[in-house]
Amino acid sequence: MRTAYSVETVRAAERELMARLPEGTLMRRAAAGLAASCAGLLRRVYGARIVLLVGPGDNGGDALYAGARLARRGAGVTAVPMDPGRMHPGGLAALLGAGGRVASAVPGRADLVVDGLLGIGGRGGLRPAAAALVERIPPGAVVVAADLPSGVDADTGEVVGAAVRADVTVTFGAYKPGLLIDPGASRAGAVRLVDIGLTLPAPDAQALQHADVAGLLPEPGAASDKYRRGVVGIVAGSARYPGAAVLAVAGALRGGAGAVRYVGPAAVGEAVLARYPETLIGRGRVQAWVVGPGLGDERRAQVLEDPVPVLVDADGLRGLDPQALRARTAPTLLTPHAGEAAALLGVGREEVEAGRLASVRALAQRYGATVLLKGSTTLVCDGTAPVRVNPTGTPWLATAGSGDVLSGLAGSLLAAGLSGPDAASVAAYLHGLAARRAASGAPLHAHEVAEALPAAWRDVRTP
Ligand SMILES: NC(=O)C1=CN([C@@H]2O[C@H](COP(=O)(O)OP(=O)(O)OC[C@H]3O[C@@H](n4cnc5c(N)ncnc54)[C@H](OP(=O)(O)O)[C@@H]3O)[C@@H](O)[C@H]2O)[C@@H](O)CC1
Ligand SMILES: Nc1ncnc2c1ncn2[C@@H]1O[C@H](COP(=O)(O)OP(=O)(O)O)[C@@H](O)[C@H]1O
Ligand SMILES: [K+]
Repeated sequence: MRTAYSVETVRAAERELMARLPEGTLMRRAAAGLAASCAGLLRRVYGARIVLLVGPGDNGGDALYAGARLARRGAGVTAVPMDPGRMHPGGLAALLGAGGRVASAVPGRADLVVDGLLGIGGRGGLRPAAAALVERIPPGAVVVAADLPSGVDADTGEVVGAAVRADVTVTFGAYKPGLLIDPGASRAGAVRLVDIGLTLPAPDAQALQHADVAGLLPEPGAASDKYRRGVVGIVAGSARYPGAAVLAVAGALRGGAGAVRYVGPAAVGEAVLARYPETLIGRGRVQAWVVGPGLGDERRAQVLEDPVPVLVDADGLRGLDPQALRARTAPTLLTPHAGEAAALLGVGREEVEAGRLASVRALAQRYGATVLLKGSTTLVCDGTAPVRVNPTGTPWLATAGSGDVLSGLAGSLLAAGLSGPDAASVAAYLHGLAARRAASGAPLHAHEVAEALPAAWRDVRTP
């Protein structure tokens, strides 16, 4: 499990540790890790041209101490301050003592640039002096962010205006949520964690890894039969969108339930059967429902009255009543994309996209449900446990019908007995992995995602 911690939590852990250690120890550890990463990214440290963008706080201090280490190994290191009057004094002395220099403008050429402008003390969009330095980063230089890319909000991943686009981020003590959630995540590049010895409490966000997912996958045992494995009911499709039903069934058949039942217009049922003859047709007992893909409007309410887990997607999300959902005795899982989330919250779509974490939390709170917010970073929140950030996926998934596959898959996992948050995060993980496999750099169709799910499942189970 990759875990991430808010600024407040990191600061508290740092205070606690700093009180027990000689002054400067943590910064030395951070700088040593940063310098080692930079050295590893250069073909040769000796003679390399390194530029440090130095902010006024301790993030600048990290960069200066790391620069001093690299200068001692023969690199040509130039520090460019955001505010010449405010540079970490100890770090500056170390750099100058090691033969580094300070310049007022960013050199036109560099092999590597260290972004030490802002770390967890950054607030709001970059101020003009910082943004001006970021604009001057020489093309072709490897960009290494200290702790996080400047301009990214550490707690949320939000970016207002300019932000550094790093190739590598060397983060200290703990991952911050903003390194895992877009748009911040896409600015961070590859993230490396330097252990500085912090003791941390429960995380604010977490990202499942293969081993976590493998531990959650439902597996049949000797005593299993198709009913014990769970039946998932799919209420989806309409004359206008028959394909949504086929795709949801395609996802559900690969999610571990023992049987998939389709409920909907007869003509759509025939289309489902033509593709998947193993589907049961018509109402009957189920262990979980999926309602919404390509549905039109009517039949949602009856499903929500059934005391089994219900996943609501797409058309099913229109006009949902928070009170009715809160009154349900079984789990509810909502799977909106940004547009649907915006409608559920009564805000603009851009607001959801710019503030994904706040949006998913607000939805879970308001509707008393587990919420899977789809998009460039898929988030899962049940209002209490840490928010789950899906680490798999590809922008090729932005193709019609891929969400239908996801809802069928997640519903199948619910029917197989997983909790709302587990079903949602395992489904997102497998779906993203399947899409990467199926796309491998070329356009992707939704049915190909469904077809790649068994391979993704096997990948996850392979140690
Ligand atoms: N604590 C520890 O144990 C360890 C901490 N470590 C390191 O310290 C970092 C945190 O350092 P920090 O607290 O000094 O904050 P930091 O990120 O340098 O920024 C604050 C400065 O930025 C300025 N500023 C703010 N927003 C701005 C904006 N939008 N645009 C422009 N400027 C802006 C703000 O200015 P002011 O508001 O004061 O005018 C203030 O001067 C942390 O990320 C890690 O790298 C490691 O060494 C490990 C041990
Ligand atoms: N930019 C992106 N990067 C990664 N995944 C994306 C991106 N855009 C969309 N997706 C994923 O693609 C799927 C689209 O689902 P959805 O919007 O419901 O489409 P549809 O309704 O056509 O099925 C979701 O799993 C979503 O997370
Ligand atoms: K930084």
